[in-house]
Amino acid sequence: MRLVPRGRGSADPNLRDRLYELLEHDPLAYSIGSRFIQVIISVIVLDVVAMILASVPELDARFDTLFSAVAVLAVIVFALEYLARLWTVAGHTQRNGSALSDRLSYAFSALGIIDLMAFLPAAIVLATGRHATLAGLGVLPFFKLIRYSPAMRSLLAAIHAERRALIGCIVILIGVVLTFASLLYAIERDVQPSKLGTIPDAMWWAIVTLGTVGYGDVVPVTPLGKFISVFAIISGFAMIALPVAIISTAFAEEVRRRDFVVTWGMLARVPLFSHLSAAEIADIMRLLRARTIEQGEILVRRGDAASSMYFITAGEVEITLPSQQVRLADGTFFGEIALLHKTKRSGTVTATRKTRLLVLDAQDFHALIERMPTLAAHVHQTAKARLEETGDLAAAELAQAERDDTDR
Ligand SMILES: Nc1ncnc2c1ncn2[C@@H]1O[C@@H]2COP(=O)(O)O[C@H]2[C@H]1O
Repeated sequence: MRLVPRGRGSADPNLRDRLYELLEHDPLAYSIGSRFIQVIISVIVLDVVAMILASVPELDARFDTLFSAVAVLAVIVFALEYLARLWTVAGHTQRNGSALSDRLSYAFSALGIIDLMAFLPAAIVLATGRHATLAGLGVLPFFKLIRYSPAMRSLLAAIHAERRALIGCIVILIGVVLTFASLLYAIERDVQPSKLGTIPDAMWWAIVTLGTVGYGDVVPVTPLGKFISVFAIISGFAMIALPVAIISTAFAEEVRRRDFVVTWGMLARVPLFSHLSAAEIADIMRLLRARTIEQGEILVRRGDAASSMYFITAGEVEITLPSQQVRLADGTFFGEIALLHKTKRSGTVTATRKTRLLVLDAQDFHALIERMPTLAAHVHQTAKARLEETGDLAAAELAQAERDDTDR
């Protein structure tokens, strides 16, 4: 089995500049590469874990120097990252904005504030020597993961998309809390003045009961109070179920949608597109669909009729040809031979692991290679080399010539 070298997995630098002509993205990720981003994620995790452990007095006493070293390292890394972002963001956030306005718009964006808060309070605490406060700040860097975690972004997007329904739930919840709190206050304020003597006290009981938590610090003692509590408990299930159902449905929908959205990041992983202009990339982007296939899934079978070609943005496939097996990794493409020569599939393509693909339908493929000669030449060249390698070139050319004759 032969392993075809990986395509340039990370973004091509020439393509990067053109991408940013049209896209607000993460310039830092493209400028310094995904390795650096992995380092930042590791430091976030290390810092959060160290700060959590530092809040345990016995551990803090034992590993004080280690925890302080992690805090200092995190402050340095996050501060450098912040400065690098301020530097690289110029020219990317606003199409016609000055470098200063781009930097200011990053600094005052939600992500900019999160990036700043990840190190500034910790730096001040370290500088003033109030070490004990450090542990309480451990949660701040965690929010930086929003930028790097697609799942977190999907969850925030789901909450944002359903904000009206969720606000509706909160309004209903407030109404129900007030109703039950007023009822229990009226029934038990004289029996338990210390626990239910005010409406706010009764609201605490209502929230704990409706939230299905039930601390048990305030419990009704009269038969009528208990009777009302039964309804509060049952209403609590509905109160919890409603927002949970709204968020989980929206979250599932968001994750499903992400799977079908073609992003610039995906295109940037395919070197074939690196010589294209921003306008051409935008053109192609409209034609591509994203698809994920699981390990072991067969996408294309030898001898089948062809309807699309594929670009691998992440993962790997194995092509089983009559004489050999070939593996293609991210950045490469397949399925072009049958489309170009109007033949059946020359091999069977199976995913060796979970693989993300961009799919280009046959009709769009033909329109595209007519419009983009450089892209066409590259695809032709690759197909020719592959056919030569498997010894199928002559047969493919003969079949095509026959078909061209019939078409004429
Ligand atoms: N020798 C090869 N090396 C790499 N890929 C190949 C080779 N032969 C065929 N393929 C790919 O496997 C695909 C199977 O479907 P197609 O014939 O449409 O297009 C084929 C090529 O994209």
